[in-house]
Amino acid sequence: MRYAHTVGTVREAEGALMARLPDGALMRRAAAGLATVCARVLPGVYGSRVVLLVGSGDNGGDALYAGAALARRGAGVRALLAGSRVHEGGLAALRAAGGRAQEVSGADAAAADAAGAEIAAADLIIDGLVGIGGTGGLREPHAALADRAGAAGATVVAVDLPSGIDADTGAVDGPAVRADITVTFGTHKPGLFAAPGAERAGVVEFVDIGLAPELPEPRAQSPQADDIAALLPRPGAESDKYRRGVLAVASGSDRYRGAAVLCVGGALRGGVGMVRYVGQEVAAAEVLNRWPEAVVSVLDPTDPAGSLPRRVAAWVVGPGRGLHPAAVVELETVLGADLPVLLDADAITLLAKRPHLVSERAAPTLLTPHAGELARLLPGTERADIEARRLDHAARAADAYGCTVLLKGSTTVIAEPGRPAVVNPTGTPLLATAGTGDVLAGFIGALLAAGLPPRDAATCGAYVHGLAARLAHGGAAISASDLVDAVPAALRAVLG
Ligand SMILES: NC(=O)C1=CN([C@@H]2O[C@H](COP(=O)(O)OP(=O)(O)OC[C@H]3O[C@@H](n4cnc5c(N)ncnc54)[C@H](O)[C@@H]3O)[C@@H](O)[C@H]2O)[C@@H](O)CC1
Ligand SMILES: Nc1ncnc2c1ncn2[C@@H]1O[C@H](COP(=O)(O)OP(=O)(O)O)[C@@H](O)[C@H]1O
Ligand SMILES: [K+]
Repeated sequence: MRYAHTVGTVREAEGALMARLPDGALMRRAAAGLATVCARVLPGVYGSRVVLLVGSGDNGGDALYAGAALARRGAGVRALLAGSRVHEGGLAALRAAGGRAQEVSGADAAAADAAGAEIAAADLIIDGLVGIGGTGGLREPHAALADRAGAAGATVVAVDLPSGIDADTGAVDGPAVRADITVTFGTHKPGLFAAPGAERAGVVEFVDIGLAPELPEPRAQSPQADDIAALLPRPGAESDKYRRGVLAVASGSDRYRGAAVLCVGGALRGGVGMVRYVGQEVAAAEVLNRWPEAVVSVLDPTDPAGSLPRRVAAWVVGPGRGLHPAAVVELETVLGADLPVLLDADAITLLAKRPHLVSERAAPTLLTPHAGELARLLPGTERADIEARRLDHAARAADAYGCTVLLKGSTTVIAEPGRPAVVNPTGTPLLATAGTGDVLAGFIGALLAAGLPPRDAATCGAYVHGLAARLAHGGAAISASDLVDAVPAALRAVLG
């Protein structure tokens, strides 16, 4: 598991640790780890050209000390000083090691040109403009340096986080560095997990500076394959189809038959004991045709509540289901039962007008909106705000509805009241194709039916779903049906 803490908690933990250590010890640890990663990235340290982008805070200090270490090993190191101040100890160390420094002022065109030439000729650029002390997008002259670094051919290594991204949220509110590698210290930062910040971080390397004993509960966590393997249910010798869990699926309609077929497919690949599909006549026939192992029943339009399957362990409701009055009755009936329920797509749209159906519910509920659907659940919030600050808005919805929320999109985030957010690391834009959300709903539903709590079911579901998309065609485009077929390979990859 990777853990991430907010700026406030990192500062408190660093304060407590620094009080027990000699002056400058933490920065020395951080800079040593940074220099090690940089040395690994360079084909050879000796004779390489390294440019440091240095701001006025300790982030710049880290870059200067790491630059000094590289200079001692024979790199030609040039520091571009962007701030009004500079970390004096770091600058002295760089100079003592044979590195050079020059000031970059926004108003001085000649200095800017000279800096640009250094950046263009670099093999490696170390971004020490701002770290956790940053606020908003980069200001000048930092922004121009970030821009030039992006245009250069060199590998860009960000110190702690790419300058200009918001450490706590991942928001990018203006110019920011785009890194190939980010070397982060002590703990990850939430902004390194969630888009759009995460997209600018590249590969994230962690340097242990001994902070762990001082850190409280994380703000966010990002599961790795072993965490998922530990959570996934596995059938035992005594398993039978009822003990493995019976999932009821109310998805699709005669108009949207694909949502029925894909959602049931996702469920069947999730290792469910039995899927009981219920829906309109043509959709039901289509499900049976594609998935003969599903137990199918046809909805009675005059008695939608009475025709729902009984003796099931969990429900998935909503994908392609419609917004008509019978769908409302169905939703109310399902939520009235004391069973775990996953609500997706149309069920979320219906819920937005009837929030009490979930907020007053005691049994486990999982909502799986995309950003547009989450905006419906949080009146007054725009879709763009949600996409800019996914962690915050998923957490807000979880608190408002008193349930688990999986927010889909560029980064999938799972929030539950009082628990650290889970950020899925396997997502891929290959998933941005119609019907993949239906597969996800079915797959997670299977895990709910097997008895996993919603947060764990959602965590495993998002992880396996993203991995399946990557594995389906080795990175080439996929359809939602391909995704269903690739789930076993993803499960094999996780379970080993
Ligand atoms: N506190 C500690 O114990 C440790 C801190 N470390 C480093 O220290 C960093 C934090 O250092 P600081 O607190 O000095 O803060 P930073 O170095 O992150 O940034 C502060 C400076 O950046 C300027 N700034 C903020 N936003 C800006 C923007 N948008 N555009 C241009 N300039 C901007 C501020 O005016 C301020 O001068 C960490 O990210 C990490 O790299 C590491 O050395 C490990 C130990
Ligand atoms: N840019 C993206 N990067 C990663 N995953 C994405 C992206 N866009 C969409 N997805 C994923 O694709 C799936 C789409 O689901 P959804 O929006 O419900 O579509 P549909 O209703 O067509 O199935 C979700 O799992 C979502 O997280
Ligand atoms: K940085």
